[in-house]
Amino acid sequence: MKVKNLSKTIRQQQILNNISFEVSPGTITGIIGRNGAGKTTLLRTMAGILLPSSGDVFIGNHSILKHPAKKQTMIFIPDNLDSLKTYSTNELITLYKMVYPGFDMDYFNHMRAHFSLPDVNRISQLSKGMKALFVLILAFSSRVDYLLLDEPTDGLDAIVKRKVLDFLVEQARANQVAVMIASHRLEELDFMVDDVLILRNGEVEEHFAIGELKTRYRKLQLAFQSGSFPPDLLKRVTPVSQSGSVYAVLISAADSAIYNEIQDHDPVLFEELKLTLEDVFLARLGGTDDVL
Ligand SMILES: Nc1ncnc2c1ncn2[C@@H]1O[C@H](COP(=O)(O)OP(=O)(O)OP(=O)(O)O)[C@@H](O)[C@H]1O
Repeated sequence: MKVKNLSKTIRQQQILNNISFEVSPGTITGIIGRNGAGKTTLLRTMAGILLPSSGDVFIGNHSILKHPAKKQTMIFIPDNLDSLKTYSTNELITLYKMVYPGFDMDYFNHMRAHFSLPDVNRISQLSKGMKALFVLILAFSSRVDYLLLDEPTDGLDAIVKRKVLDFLVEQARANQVAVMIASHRLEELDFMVDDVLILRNGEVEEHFAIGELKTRYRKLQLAFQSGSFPPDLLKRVTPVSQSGSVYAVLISAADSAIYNEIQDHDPVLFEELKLTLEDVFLARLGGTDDVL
């Protein structure tokens, strides 16, 4: 799937601005950004629920604007499943079978039994966690190529959350489904995504493979005799946290000079820490004012 120069204006407000990126089969892309950055609007526009103001989404070489049938290759699952509550489970299954001709009923029954989902009459009788699993199973049963998920683990307990995420990762890989997940739960994305798209004010701030992270940044935990951070170094690091006189900062992995200069200041604590997606989020979107 190729998203090309996608922009969306709603009531004279530019929500998305010239967004372009690609996703490959079987990969999971995390879409992250601060509240209001445009994550949901991007997913809804990609899914063809909202019309773009300009730009387009291509499945292979086919524009979804010119070939609306291509929308059948994707499913968007919103963060709030309340809209399903009036359906009976059978109505929903019938609906999915109608919309997605490749719907695999055997797979659906197998997964429903595997997760011991109760055979209830109405969707509203399922708990939040069961509902989340139910719609994911429906989505994978539909044999679509793209799954667009908005905050899929909102409100789930830790055990159900793990079940949902493990299922998602396993099935995306096994069925070569490209998954895009908008989420604020960076610690969850950290272990499951292949790519990360950072949105800032409706624009792509960065798009990178998670494996590249370590080649870009290093995270250091530091404390100095003076108790404060040497001002001459401050401009060259990106602070991510401070607790008393202990600082965590990111440095560019390419900048070996700063690594040596920090050591020249004789820090009383100098430790390299594991870099997380949250660190990169804070570094790219937090601004230094938030920390130091
Ligand atoms: N229907 C709408 N009418 C007017 N403004 C809208 C509409 N939908 C979204 N917006 C605005 O677009 C911007 C992006 O909203 P969106 O929900 O896409 O962001 P988000 O990144 O998903 O946010 P969050 O993380 O809080 O869910 C916000 O400023 C929001 O107020």
